[in-house]
Amino acid sequence: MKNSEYKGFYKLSIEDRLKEVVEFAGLTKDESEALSDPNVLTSDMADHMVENVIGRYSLPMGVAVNFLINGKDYLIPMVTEEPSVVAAASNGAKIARENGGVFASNSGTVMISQIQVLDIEDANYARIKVLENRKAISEKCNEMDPVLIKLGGGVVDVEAKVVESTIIGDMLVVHLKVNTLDAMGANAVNTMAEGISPFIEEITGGRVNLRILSNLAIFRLARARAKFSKESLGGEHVVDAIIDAYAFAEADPFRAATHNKGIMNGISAAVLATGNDTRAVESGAHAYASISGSYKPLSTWEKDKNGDLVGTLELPMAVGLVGGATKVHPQAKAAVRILNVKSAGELGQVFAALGLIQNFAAVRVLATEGVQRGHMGLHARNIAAVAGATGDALEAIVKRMVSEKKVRVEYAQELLKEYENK
Ligand SMILES: CC(C)(COP(=O)([O-])OP(=O)([O-])OC[C@H]1O[C@@H](n2cnc3c(N)ncnc32)[C@H](O)[C@@H]1OP(=O)([O-])[O-])[C@@H](O)C(=O)NCCC(=O)NCCSC(=O)C[C@@](C)(O)CC(=O)[O-]
Ligand SMILES: NC(=O)C1=CN([C@@H]2O[C@H](COP(=O)(O)OP(=O)(O)OC[C@H]3O[C@@H](n4cnc5c(N)ncnc54)[C@H](O)[C@@H]3O)[C@@H](O)[C@H]2O)C=CC1
Repeated sequence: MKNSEYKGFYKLSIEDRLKEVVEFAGLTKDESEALSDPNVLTSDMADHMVENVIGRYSLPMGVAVNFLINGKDYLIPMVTEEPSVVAAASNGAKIARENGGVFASNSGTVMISQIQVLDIEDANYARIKVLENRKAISEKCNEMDPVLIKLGGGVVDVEAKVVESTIIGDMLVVHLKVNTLDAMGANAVNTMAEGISPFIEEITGGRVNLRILSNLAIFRLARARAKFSKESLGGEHVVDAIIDAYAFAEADPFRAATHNKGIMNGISAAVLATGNDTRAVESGAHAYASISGSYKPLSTWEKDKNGDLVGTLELPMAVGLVGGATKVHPQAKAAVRILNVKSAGELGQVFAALGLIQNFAAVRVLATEGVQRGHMGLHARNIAAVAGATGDALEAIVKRMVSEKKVRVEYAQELLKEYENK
């Protein structure tokens, strides 16, 4: 049985950490080499991925340890520029683990593609005609993606709505609801929306303008929940402090934005590590946070009848295991292998679990000692490196800056001079 629980993983050398991950995930030599070689994405590959390529850009890949999700152990690869995010996730997962870990689920893998129809006088009448042709529209769309259909996906429904009184008047909007299975699905549903548009024009007598997926993927929600005993948090006062913090986010969009940023610290890093589209997930998350009409936290925090803390997270999760960069980028492929997920749904569940834990870790610290000790302690390494310190000098300078609570580049430079003149 694999176990993702580690004590002092961070104290190992980079090589030894990689060795542990290779063993945990049963990676091949090629996969292991891909993870440690920043040049594994060749210029040629890069040139095929995006346009006007002039080089390749590296970021650190860390791995969050200790995750137990639905009773299964996971190591979660995370690509981020921000110190303390991976440490916080590992720390939060360690505490969650003592309480049975995280439980995650998802609502399906259905994406929405929108077709905007203009120049219709009788939009309500046209809407009913579209719905009348639901079967024909579905069949024609499905013919456009035989691979998806063969695998069991395709159009599951067609909806239509009249969007009234826009700045150009009423418009008809058709929604194709497509099960894209293990694909994120943007290309798949956009192809359908473009292909079906002449038929929509024929039915409605209108003029189709936009044909594009919606990132507000409400039929592709990922959900997570976890319980933390008051003892594991250091007492009921900590539970209360976390709930007080949540109440602040619930009531104030300025705080909710930062609360949700903390959730996305984890999710975006793991989405990026797997070669998925970070903007698709982020736009979905923030739109979902605003779905009630005002911007809200994506998670909830409550106290149960025993005085323990219970948390939930729910957000759209348009991520895939095929398509986009997921099957092209060698490190993204290795990251998916580390996760050992069998479906896009499971991948989304892991991301939701990570988001919940990331939020928990940040808010727990914010509501108790404050974020600066942990975060700035790790950020100090960055600052010392920017000042030009390496090796023993870096370690000594980090220690001084943290103990004196003066984590600044000019102070690191001063300490470096002092160290060199010793
Ligand atoms: C930073 C910690 C974890 C220290 O926390 P600590 O209590 O000093 O850590 P510890 O030494 O007791 O270690 C506990 C566990 O944390 C992990 N851990 C501990 N240190 C490391 C490390 N160097 N590298 C990797 N993992 C580390 C590791 O799993 C370790 O277990 P062990 O292996 O010892 O059994 C804690 O202070 C923390 O969780 N802080 C939260 C930091 C955070 O959220 N950072 C995100 C950036 S700030 C932000 O953008 C978001 C925010 C905060 O604004 C969101 C919001 O407002 O809601
Ligand atoms: N607004 C947005 O978020 C937009 C995003 N994109 C980009 O679209 C890309 C993702 O599009 P996709 O349609 O996912 O990629 P894709 O078109 O490369 O792959 C999807 C296709 O793979 C095939 N397939 C094979 N095995 C499958 C399986 N097990 N499950 C499902 N399909 C399978 C199907 O034919 C399916 O249509 C990303 O790069 C994203 O950045 C593009 C336009 C807009």
